Amino acid sequence: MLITARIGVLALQGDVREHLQALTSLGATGVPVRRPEELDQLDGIIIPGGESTTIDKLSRIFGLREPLIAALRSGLPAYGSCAGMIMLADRILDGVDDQQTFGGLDITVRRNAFGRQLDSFEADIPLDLGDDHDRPFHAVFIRAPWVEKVGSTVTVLGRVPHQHDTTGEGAIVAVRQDNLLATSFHPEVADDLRLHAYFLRMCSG
Ligand SMILES: NC(=O)CC[C@H](N)C(=O)O
Repeated sequence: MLITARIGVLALQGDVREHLQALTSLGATGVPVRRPEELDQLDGIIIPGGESTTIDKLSRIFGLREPLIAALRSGLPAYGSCAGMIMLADRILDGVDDQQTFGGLDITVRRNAFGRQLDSFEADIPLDLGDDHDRPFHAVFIRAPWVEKVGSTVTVLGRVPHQHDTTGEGAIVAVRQDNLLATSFHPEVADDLRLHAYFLRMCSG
């Protein structure tokens, strides 16, 4: 019998449906998660883009915050895109006053980092996903955060050139640390499943 991965998509707010579709296209079972019980029996979870302040508030109202943090700490693979990246970060810059994250990723993210002029933009960037290195990834950024600092156990998978980037190497927009993966951009709106496929490999490994 073929057993396919069961991957939750945190379905409090944001682009849930697009992630479910990407998972289905890859042969995985996508499960919308709104209640703590729905965290059981998952092989991984995606935290979608949307609005991190809203996802933060709703996760507390729905009683998901603490069980989800516990699941992440116990090693459940998780992938956060955009607002999802913010939710996985240990530290936020330019957050609203009482904004909290789930944390786990030893990174500092800056919300809305690309500024007004570049509210939304697209760029073809190299991504180090361990396969098909030569083909750039078409990355769609929508009021995206960037990663301003990474801890020593975080691997940088991708960067995008930006005028205000102080590292000179490009702003960090894709990272991995053990069971946690995060991107500033939205692969679920691009016609490229390589990031979801990479995450599925993390979930089966
Ligand atoms: N597309 C997105 O997920 C935007 C993220 C949003 N700017 C936030 O702070 O949560």
